[in-house]
Amino acid sequence: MIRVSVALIRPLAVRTVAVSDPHDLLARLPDAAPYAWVRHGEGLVGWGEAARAVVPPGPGRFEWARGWLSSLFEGAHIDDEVGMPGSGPVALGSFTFDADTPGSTLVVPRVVLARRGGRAWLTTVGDDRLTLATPPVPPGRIRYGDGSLTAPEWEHRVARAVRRIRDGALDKVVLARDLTAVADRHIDPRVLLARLADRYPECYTFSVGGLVGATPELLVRHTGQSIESLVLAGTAARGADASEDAARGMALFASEKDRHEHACAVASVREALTPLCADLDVPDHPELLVLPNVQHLASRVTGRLSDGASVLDVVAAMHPTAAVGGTPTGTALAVIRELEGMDRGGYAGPVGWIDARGDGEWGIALRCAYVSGDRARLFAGCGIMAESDPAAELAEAQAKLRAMQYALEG
Ligand SMILES: C=C(O[C@@H]1C=C(C(=O)O)C=C[C@H]1O)C(=O)O
Repeated sequence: MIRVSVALIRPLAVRTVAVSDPHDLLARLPDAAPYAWVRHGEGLVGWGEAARAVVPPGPGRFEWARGWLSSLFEGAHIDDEVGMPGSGPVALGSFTFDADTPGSTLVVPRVVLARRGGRAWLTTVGDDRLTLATPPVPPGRIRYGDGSLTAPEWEHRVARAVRRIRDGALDKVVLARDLTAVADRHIDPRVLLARLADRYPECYTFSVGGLVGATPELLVRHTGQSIESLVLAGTAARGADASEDAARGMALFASEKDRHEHACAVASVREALTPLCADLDVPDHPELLVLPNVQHLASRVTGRLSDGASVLDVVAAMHPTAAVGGTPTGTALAVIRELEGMDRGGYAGPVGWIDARGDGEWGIALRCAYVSGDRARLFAGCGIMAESDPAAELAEAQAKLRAMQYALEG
């Protein structure tokens, strides 16, 4: 493992070679400390640590991260025969939701295996040491417990947030809750990743530094000058059959509360991206994204950057969107700190990867849990509006938690 001061003296030696199709990327992970970012079988997985940074909290944390990466990547000896986004050296990262909370990390894995658009490649940093492979073992029975607040306490906090909104202090705030889980055995993130990728192929299945999940929400994909974001906000349950399902989807489209909640999230993304972009395309109406546990209003935003901003610069400008913070942002963050009664850690923060060109993909870390030993801490939240009903918001949070409960239980 190389920290920044050492990295400056001893540059990374990075080699990327084309390999034959590895098919199931997640099945190639040799040990229980995996790095992953996979959707529809494409993406990258990594293991080992060639370099790691613990990002200092504070308002300049993305800039600090960018500086750390620049000095590491600019000094590296790179032999990259593939030349695709994600080839050459790659760092995976997870940033805490709250800029003032510690726990943001960036890691350059020693080995990265990637697959995209019919091509596959392997990147190694340093020597080709063998990694001993251990088979993943399911965690066994899972027992759940309350996190920071009981369900009725959380409903009470939601009611307080609704009062604040009705009093005119803000338009929207996203309140989250946590749930604890204890397993019979050590929880191997690889087991969770395989289950999530199988059941939620539409989502980005990720693992960075113990935070494991499958998020449907793409904060930003950066490929050259092009960027893309999938903004989600407004949620309905799935129906018991196709007609109930469709009726709930239609009701979601027709719901003024959900349309307003979605519009807040889209407006925050538009506002953040406009100064960075030469062109920006924001759809007038959302579509429906149907997942196995919930359905969401979704808007795909695309644009072209006006200068050489890296994906982390774009992340810095966007986070936190109103999909996970609220409107206006500053007031919403203060209400979250006051009412939520917990530290979100990396939940609802940016998670993803960046390469030496500044390309990368970052999601909002939703439908996820911190996993350590035989324990996990699961998170889910909901956008609270003036019309919100605390019991309905609790049910929505429970539906969102089901993704990770399935990952743990199988
Ligand atoms: C906050 C979460 O999800 C976000 C909130 C949504 C909502 O309130 O409708 C929908 C999608 C996400 O942007 C979560 O999954 O924890």
